[in-house]
Amino acid sequence: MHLKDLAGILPVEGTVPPDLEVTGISSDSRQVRPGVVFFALAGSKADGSTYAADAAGRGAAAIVAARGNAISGLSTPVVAVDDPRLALALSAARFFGKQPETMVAVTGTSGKTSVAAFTRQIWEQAGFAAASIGTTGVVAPGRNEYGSLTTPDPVALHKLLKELADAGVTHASMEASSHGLDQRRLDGVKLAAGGFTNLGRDHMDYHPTVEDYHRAKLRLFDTLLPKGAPAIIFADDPWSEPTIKAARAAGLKVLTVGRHGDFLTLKRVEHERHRQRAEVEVDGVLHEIDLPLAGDFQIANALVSAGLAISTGTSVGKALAALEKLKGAPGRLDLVGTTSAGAPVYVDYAHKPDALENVLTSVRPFTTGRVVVVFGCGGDRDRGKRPIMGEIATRLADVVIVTDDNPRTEVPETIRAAILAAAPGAIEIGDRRKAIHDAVAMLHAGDTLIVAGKGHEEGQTVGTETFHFSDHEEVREALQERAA
Ligand SMILES: CC(=O)N[C@H]1[C@@H](OP(=O)(O)OP(=O)(O)OC[C@H]2O[C@@H](n3ccc(=O)[nH]c3=O)[C@H](O)[C@@H]2O)O[C@H](CO)[C@@H](O)[C@@H]1O[C@H](C)C(=O)N[C@@H](C)C(=O)N[C@H](CCC(=O)O)C(=O)O
Ligand SMILES: Nc1ncnc2c1ncn2[C@@H]1O[C@H](COP(=O)(O)OP(=O)(O)OP(=O)(O)O)[C@@H](O)[C@H]1O
Ligand SMILES: N[C@H](CCC[C@H](N)C(=O)O)C(=O)O
Ligand SMILES: [Mg+2]
Repeated sequence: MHLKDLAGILPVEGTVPPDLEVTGISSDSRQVRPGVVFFALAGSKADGSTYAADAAGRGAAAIVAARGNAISGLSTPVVAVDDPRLALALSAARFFGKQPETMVAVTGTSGKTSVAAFTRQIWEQAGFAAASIGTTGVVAPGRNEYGSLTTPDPVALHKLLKELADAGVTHASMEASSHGLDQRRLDGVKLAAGGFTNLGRDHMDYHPTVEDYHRAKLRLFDTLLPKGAPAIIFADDPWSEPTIKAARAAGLKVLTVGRHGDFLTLKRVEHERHRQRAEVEVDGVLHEIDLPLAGDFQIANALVSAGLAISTGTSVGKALAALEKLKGAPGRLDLVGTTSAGAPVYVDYAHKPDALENVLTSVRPFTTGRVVVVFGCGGDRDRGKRPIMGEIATRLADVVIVTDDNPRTEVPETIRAAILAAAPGAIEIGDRRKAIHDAVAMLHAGDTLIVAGKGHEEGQTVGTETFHFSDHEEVREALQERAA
């Protein structure tokens, strides 16, 4: 590719030779090789323009930086743009040049990973080669890889989308995190539809207010989706209304789902412990759906997923039939086993207040004994959520065990103390392994144990080191010990 092929994205006239050969693009100077265009981004820790000389020294073809940047004295051409992150996303899309034909993105505080996984499964059942991209990684035909970010950065994302398209994937669902939306990571993706699940407290270390957080989420609807594209919005959340309003104002085709939904209307639900039977009305016709998943919230996720699939061409019959075969995303109210007395043990990814509230509420109707919860809060993340989660656990569980969950560079005792301050009577066991083993050991018939916060994760980050740790493995081991 030549620099001129990025015309319309980068102002390449004048100072920059348009026939300059471009071999790649990067926002990390350490990855720059000869011919790579380096995008200098202002980040949360560093300002990329301070690495312009480093990139130039490694043979960068050109440097793209914010207008008014302080880069000077380099022989490498500097291209000034208004929004370097947007320029990076659009350039990455142009450079890699290919993506699955039908792509959808879902946003919301909770349920994104589940919706992305369910939408992929519906498409698979309908006979499409489909992929999902998000917190738990990339799943596609012949591919199942662990991921690190919920929404990958634009260069990694478009490289991946090209690989998927080259491998014959025609349909892909992806998670749109608020960081991803705010940082323009998805701006180069051609989206066919978007979904919204709910909004609660999250990432208050990054977004100054919940309104700012909501505004970041709204970018999916008011900026990224083309006019007329379907927006599938869960209708029963306190933030549904402003989201619907914004999507309508942006000229999208708003399709709501849920009890208050008019596209897929939830008429009735009967919960069982590990499954639920729902009645959903579509176009005046009632459909009975036997959803093989625990947790009230999974109905919401299933409806948003069905809405995304139907609005992008899957038939109503095929989409609803596929719901009966859904498998939960790994670590989302995931039944790992039961004690010999029949007490179930679930691993769940609830690491924010609303999610914890939902998961504890979901298991209560099937618990004749006690609800026991083991959880902690991550270090170097939103501190405000700690007492909130302590209060929720104390209100909704009978036994609360406060433990560590990725303390990172914070002092673990301090994190636990902040939770315990709002959790009178809670038991403190810092060592997560011991906390899980003790919790399993105390279960009687009729009890339910929820190990929350890590879900699919396979590590515990203490300081800057990550040790192998899996809630699934610990629960299995503890159940075996008890059975022995
Ligand atoms: C706070 C945040 O979102 N940071 C992300 C962001 O980094 P940043 O732009 O702030 O980077 P920075 O460290 O300040 O550096 C600025 C620039 O200098 C460059 N640099 C730096 C050093 C050097 O030697 N040379 C160089 O060029 C960096 O590559 C960067 O472009 O952009 C990077 C590239 O896309 C991301 O990897 C990085 O994610 C960090 C690792 C992270 O932890 N992000 C989390 C909070 C996140 O994004 N989470 C969301 C939501 C999770 C969920 O709720 O599901 C997600 O989508 O995963
Ligand atoms: N629709 C929902 N409403 C409320 N809580 C939910 C919903 N879906 C999932 N949860 C809870 O949130 C947890 C995370 O679910 P999921 O991974 O699907 O969401 P996410 O939006 O991808 O979260 P993250 O941003 O952490 O990756 C689940 O383990 C469950 O406790
Ligand atoms: N994407 C989230 C995941 C948090 C999971 C929890 N286990 C924690 O470490 O706080 C984050 O990095 O903030
Ligand atoms: Mg996720």
